[in-house]
Amino acid sequence: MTSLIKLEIQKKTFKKKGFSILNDFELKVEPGERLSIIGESGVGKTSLLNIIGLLDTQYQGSYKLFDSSVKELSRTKLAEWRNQKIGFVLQESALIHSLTIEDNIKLPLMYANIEKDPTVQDHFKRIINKIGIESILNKKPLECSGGQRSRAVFARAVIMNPQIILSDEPTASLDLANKEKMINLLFDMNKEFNTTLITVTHDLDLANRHQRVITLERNE
Ligand SMILES: Nc1ncnc2c1ncn2[C@@H]1O[C@H](COP(=O)(O)OP(=O)(O)OP(=O)(O)O)[C@@H](O)[C@H]1O
Repeated sequence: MTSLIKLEIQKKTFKKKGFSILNDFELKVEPGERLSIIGESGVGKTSLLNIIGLLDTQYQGSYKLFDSSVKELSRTKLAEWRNQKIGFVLQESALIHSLTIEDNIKLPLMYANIEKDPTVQDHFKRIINKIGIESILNKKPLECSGGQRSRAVFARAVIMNPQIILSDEPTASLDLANKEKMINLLFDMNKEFNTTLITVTHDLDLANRHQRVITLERNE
């Protein structure tokens, strides 16, 4: 079977910084896997998510995603895949404050120009219902609670039914009840659609609920 993700990084360096991260780092991920990434602060977890999520292509090494070599993809293709195949669950602050929750969630549909498609409308209703945020659709993010905003970020991440969900500290700002809701939503997507989950976290309890845990080590 071909891996969904096949990453072989020699190193990632930043301009003006005298060090590199992700030295000789290799990762293979299969479709439907639940993987978590842990490691001390500054080791490169978010940088790795940015590479996997096609936000960063500036590193030494190769990356095959869906059997295509990422470095050979055009900028348009990269943007299309980021929008359609990958869902990013970032901190709640990733919402646009001037838009309603509904418009925030529908942004990926608008980028793909499919927001009027009837099947898409059905999917939108289903996701909203599953996540339980019907009552806040007309509100602006700052009129919502932190837990509601997190669920809206999640809804936006899954509205395109992505094959991969990348989460960066998805439960960091949530209380216990909302944390459980968020974890259930993530794992439900995995169960129902075989969505691959890659979760960066400092929370060992959350990490250990994944099938596989990778610890990033600091390179000397
Ligand atoms: N755009 C950038 N320019 C320069 N250095 C950067 C940039 N992004 C990250 N770094 C550096 O790369 C290293 C890894 O950062 P990264 O955010 O990936 O770590 P992390 O493991 O996610 O940390 P944390 O757990 O604190 O979020 C850090 O030393 C950071 O300062």
